[in-house]
Amino acid sequence: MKRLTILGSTGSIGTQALDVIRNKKDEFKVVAISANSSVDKLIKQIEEFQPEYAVIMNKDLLQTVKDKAEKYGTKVLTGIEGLEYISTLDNVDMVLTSVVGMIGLRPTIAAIRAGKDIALANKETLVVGGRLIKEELLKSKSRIIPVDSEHSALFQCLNGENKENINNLILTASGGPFRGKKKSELDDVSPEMALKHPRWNMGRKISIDSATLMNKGLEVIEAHYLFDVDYDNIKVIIHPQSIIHSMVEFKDGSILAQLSNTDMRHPIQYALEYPNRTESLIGYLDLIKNNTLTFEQPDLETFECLELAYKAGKTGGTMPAVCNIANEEAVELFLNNKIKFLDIPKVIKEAMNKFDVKYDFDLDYIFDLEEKVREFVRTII
Ligand SMILES: NC(=O)C1=CN([C@@H]2O[C@H](COP(=O)(O)OP(=O)(O)OC[C@H]3O[C@@H](n4cnc5c(N)ncnc54)[C@H](OP(=O)(O)O)[C@@H]3O)[C@@H](O)[C@H]2O)C=CC1
Ligand SMILES: CC(=O)[C@@H](O)[C@H](O)COP(=O)(O)O
Ligand SMILES: [Mn+2]
Repeated sequence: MKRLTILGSTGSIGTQALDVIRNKKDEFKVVAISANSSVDKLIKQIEEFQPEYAVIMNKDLLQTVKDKAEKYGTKVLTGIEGLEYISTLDNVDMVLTSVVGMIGLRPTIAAIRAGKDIALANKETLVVGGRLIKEELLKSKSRIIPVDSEHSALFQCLNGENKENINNLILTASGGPFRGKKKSELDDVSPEMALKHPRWNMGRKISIDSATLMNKGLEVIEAHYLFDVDYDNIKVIIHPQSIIHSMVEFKDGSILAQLSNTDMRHPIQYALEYPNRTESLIGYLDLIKNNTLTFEQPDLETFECLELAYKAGKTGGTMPAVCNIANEEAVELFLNNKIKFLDIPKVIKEAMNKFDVKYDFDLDYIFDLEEKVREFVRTII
């Protein structure tokens, strides 16, 4: 029986993880869950899974959740301290990090310090704190098992392989809702249009990231930290069908790929059960029905965010953090109709030009930087 904390249990990844667990009750026990402000969803999850702890980030909703949770014996906490607490519980084996944004950084580091295995969906955390997280991992028995579909694919393709034999990691990208469009056609696209992902049903922030290709940029940086591969050997290829979730090209010319139905419950199940594999919940891939797999070069001129993320990654130090923080802020502004779609890369570029890179930094420096970059972005718009 694996005992789990799920950070962000009310989101797209969190609810799909609970769906996996619901179907595999003899394998998993949910010890703790968390939400930002989705109080009704959180209360339903408390009723169904009766966890020992629940965290509601929004302090104004604490009493409402407490009132409902009492009869199940669930203790209710709030704030970042609450997230850190449930990530370090003695009786938890694995923490699924499925909050959105760099808010996941503190609890992820706390979980690693407490020796918990991490099922990592929350890519922003690794982008912002990759170097710090790797230092913590060296001192801990914890392992990171990727949940992001591309990194789960790479992890599976690299199983048992010698990393020295890697030629290239090849990340696949759907191309998002605006694949094939030019800049002149993207001037006036609305958040609703950008949220319509062609293949995946995901949270709002990652859906916008997919539309700008920043999602793939963040994933390039995520892959660099997870697999220790140079940026020059991490390639992105557009694969509109999203059936091949990523590939590894080895020095001898072999390419290994991981294919499965386009459903996040597959990589979630893989990470939660790792190193086991049990029966699929989502059915088996029909290769005859999916017999057309195509590939294209990404259009870097139209989708500038991908190049910006490569630049941030190659610069290293605090630059990936600046890139991610500016992106988080810009996406929020776009979703609130405060800036246009094509302003997103402009804002990120300005932030990356403004903030000097620092190579020797700690967690406090990152949070100070977070405030400064967010403030900068708000003032330039
Ligand atoms: N969705 C997907 O298919 C994939 C997602 N990912 C990554 O997984 C992560 C989660 O994505 P997704 O599930 O789509 O996101 P969602 O927006 O659907 O869910 C986010 C979760 O985090 C909670 N949350 C939001 N803001 C805060 C905050 N400030 N403090 C604490 N908790 C917060 C939300 O609570 P509430 O419900 O109350 O708002 C919710 O539980 C992201 O990093 C994303 O990039 C990676 C691969 C695929
Ligand atoms: C499901 C998943 O892992 C997402 O990160 C997905 O890859 C997004 O699609 P894009 O390939 O369009 O970014
Ligand atoms: Mn992905």
